[in-house]
Amino acid sequence: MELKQAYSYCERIIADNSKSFYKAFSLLPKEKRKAVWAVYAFCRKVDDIVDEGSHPEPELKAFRKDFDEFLAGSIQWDDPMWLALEDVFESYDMDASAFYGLIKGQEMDLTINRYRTLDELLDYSYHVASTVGLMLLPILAPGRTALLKDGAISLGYAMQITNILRDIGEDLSMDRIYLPQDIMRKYGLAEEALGSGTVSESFVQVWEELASIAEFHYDRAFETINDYPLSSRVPVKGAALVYREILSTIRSKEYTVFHEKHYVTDDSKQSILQCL
Ligand SMILES: CC(C)=CCC/C(C)=C/CC/C(C)=C/COP(=O)(O)OP(=O)(O)O
Repeated sequence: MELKQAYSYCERIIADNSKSFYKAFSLLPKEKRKAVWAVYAFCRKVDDIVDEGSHPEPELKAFRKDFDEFLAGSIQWDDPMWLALEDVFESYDMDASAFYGLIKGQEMDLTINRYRTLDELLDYSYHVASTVGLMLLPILAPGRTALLKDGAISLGYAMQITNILRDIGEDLSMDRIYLPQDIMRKYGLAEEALGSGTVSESFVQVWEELASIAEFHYDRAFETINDYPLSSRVPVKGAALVYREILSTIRSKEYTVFHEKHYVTDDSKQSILQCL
């Protein structure tokens, strides 16, 4: 298979799975855009093993082994994603530990379905989302990764918390509660009450407390935006603003996250990206 086809395969994966990220990162120069598609395809595969795999534990173990072999240059790949990723690793100073971190995060998701404290939730968010920022940094800002690391970690926290606040109902149906128990206790929200799917005052208080933590981390990430090379600033800021907009969309829908999944409309995405 040709490299060009391998990248097109990765492009399909991001285009089919995340319209927001596809749109925002399409503003990057061609070479960087393609590299982001390959990293996204890697992340999607790990995520799908956990969400859709019939035997997620052994499948995740096998995937980690594939990645070991990929790094050693000995993988017998049957998935074009590896070909594109090989080109990315040859072109950029990629951080393999971030890729292993994401695999660890998905392993955590298989064993943990409740979070006692905010710190536990942030640790999980680091592994499943901040690592993605750390994978992308060498592509988005070569040579500036040390300077941008904390902002990228914050953006991962912010996006993951946003994702959690959007998917509360879907997660509950899989017996997963990511809202930290200490914050639920602070506002008197019992697990049974959450499970009843009622948008109560205490539910809104818990939701807003987590939203303000996400907003704090979006702001920290925005503070670093001028340290990115010019060509990456608009795409990174655009991705962050579009994702943050999910919070406003949910507020405008009166926090009805139990039976619906709220998306930012194409028009809003367009107007956010146009203003940048
Ligand atoms: C420096 C930098 C760019 C940092 C950002 C890192 C980043 C993109 C993290 C991903 C976070 C996240 C919750 C993704 C959901 O993806 P999904 O495909 O499930 O999304 P969706 O279903 O919400 O569209």
